[in-house]
Amino acid sequence: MSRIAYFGPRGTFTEQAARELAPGDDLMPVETIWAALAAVRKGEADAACVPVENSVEGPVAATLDGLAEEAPLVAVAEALLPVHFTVLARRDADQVRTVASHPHALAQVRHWLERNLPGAEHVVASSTAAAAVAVQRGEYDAAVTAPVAVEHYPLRVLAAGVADVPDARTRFLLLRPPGPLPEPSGADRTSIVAAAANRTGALAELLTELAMRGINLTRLDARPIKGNFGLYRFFIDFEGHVAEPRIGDALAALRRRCNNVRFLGSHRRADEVAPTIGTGAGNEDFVKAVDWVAAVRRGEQA
Ligand SMILES: O=C(O)C(=O)C[C@]1(C(=O)O)C=C[C@@H](O)C=C1
Repeated sequence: MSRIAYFGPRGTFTEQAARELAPGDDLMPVETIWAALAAVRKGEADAACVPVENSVEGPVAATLDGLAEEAPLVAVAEALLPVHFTVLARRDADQVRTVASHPHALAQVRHWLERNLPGAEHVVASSTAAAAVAVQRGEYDAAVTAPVAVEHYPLRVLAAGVADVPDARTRFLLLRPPGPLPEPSGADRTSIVAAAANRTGALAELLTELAMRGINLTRLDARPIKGNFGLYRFFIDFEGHVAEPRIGDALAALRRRCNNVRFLGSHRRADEVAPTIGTGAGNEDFVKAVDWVAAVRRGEQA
């Protein structure tokens, strides 16, 4: 049985994702995303489960920064959870004056709160479950939580299935130290982080390497490189698996273009969307082209 550190405390959306990604494993809640990644780096856990992006609020900065810095970790699986919130209140609160949650959660229920709890003060907590813990301690009146939180915290359910954007989703990663990669499934995602040079066209050149090979991007985020004002790292997710010739060829080109590129994993997509591959951009096209060059070099073909 593996030990999985996840962004807790108990009752977060990340716990729901960890249950899905590592059923039957030993789940270990930790207080921050950094702590989950550190637990794996220190060998206290075999893997970490953390959120990486939300369809309403965008990237989870702590995860992106945590993957670019310190010892490398590689994503081996992902989960995509619909994000519908449960609002929990103190059993003895006759009126809700304060409502706490993770900033991503508050942003996703802003309209619901305005309509249903007008005048309540919004308070930021480190996670949705940390907000439930604070409500239980009597620090706030209500918390916007994941549905799983009701299993852990005996609070009053004010509302369930709350979401301003009905199809909001968050994507979570299961991260391990570098090791054997998952097999390609035919519907995979590869992630890298690269620091492009600070000159005209540097980012366009990186993206062109992917575009020329017919590789579709699924995400592009920039994060500042701390201590270097105006310099950025680019997090690039694209369709395909590093084991495929077309993706290997693209990664080699990115490695040539920038010294500072880190591989963040190739794994099956949770939505199982297969890549669209244009004419001349399939794996067999890449293999045949390499074979042809080899034959030319041997003097067997012209
Ligand atoms: O606080 C939690 O429950 C989390 O798992 C974090 C998190 C996030 O980082 O976006 C996950 C899903 C929701 O979008 C709200 C919060």
